[in-house]
Amino acid sequence: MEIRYSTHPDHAKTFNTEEIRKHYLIEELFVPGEIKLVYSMEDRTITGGITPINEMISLEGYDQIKAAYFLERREVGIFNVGGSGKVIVDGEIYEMENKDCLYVGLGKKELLFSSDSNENPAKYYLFSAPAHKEYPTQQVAFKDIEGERLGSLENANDRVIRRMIHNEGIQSCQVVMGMTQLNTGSVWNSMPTHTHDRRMEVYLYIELDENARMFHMMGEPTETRHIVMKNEQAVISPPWSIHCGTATSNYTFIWAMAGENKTYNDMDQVAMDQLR
Ligand SMILES: O=C(O)C(=O)C[C@H](O)C(=O)CO
Ligand SMILES: [Zn+2]
Repeated sequence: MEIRYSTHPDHAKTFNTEEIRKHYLIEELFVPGEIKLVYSMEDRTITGGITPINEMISLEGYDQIKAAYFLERREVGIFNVGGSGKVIVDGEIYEMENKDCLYVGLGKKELLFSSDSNENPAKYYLFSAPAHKEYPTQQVAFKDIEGERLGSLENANDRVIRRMIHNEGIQSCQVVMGMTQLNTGSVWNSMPTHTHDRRMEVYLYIELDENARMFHMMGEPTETRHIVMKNEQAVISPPWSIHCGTATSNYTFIWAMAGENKTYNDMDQVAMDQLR
């Protein structure tokens, strides 16, 4: 498990391109047959990818979290961004189609991940945070969430947001997760932009063409920087940072938050004339 430390906004202002990428960008999450995990000191979250090939992969405890099993003191939200597969939670089988979401709470001991085919393997995206209470394991199929239309084609941000793990959906201690899909011709996400000092956030960009690139914006509103990203890469946003972006084609992204509270709408909007 890779460790990323928290960064102070004054320090972040001094980062060159390589440094900003090293601290915030998660370049590779889905490696066939492997588990990739990144522990961030921002709200002690773990962002990861599991891509089972040939055999099941078991998610276990790690020395870095001094846990006998992964969910000993944590909860996890899981999205499948690949082909169909199965997640087995303490013997209970959950069929996971593309974009389906599963929440597994504190205390579950055995977590097994499999793909239905090696040609089109499942790709499980994980986001985990410390938990103080056990909430039931719950699954939601992508097709069963209607979504809410945001933005407009005129502003190149016509998109549909689906909230899966949140106050009015799957219950959790800290984790809030959902998926936003940009419609054809729209490229801007999360604009006007915002911060939420109470929660960190991670964006995983998916369904971006191979040769397309995402220009993800971050930093304090008056000190913005960008990171150029490819498909299936994730980016850590510290609580003080804006997080929004534009790409050279449309795409989908999974947003995941953890921190002080789970109130989705309590974000602090940034006025356009504040941005620098
Ligand atoms: O399209 C959007 O706007 C988003 O999906 C915004 C994220 O959900 C977010 O940043 C929540 O804080
Ligand atoms: Zn946000």
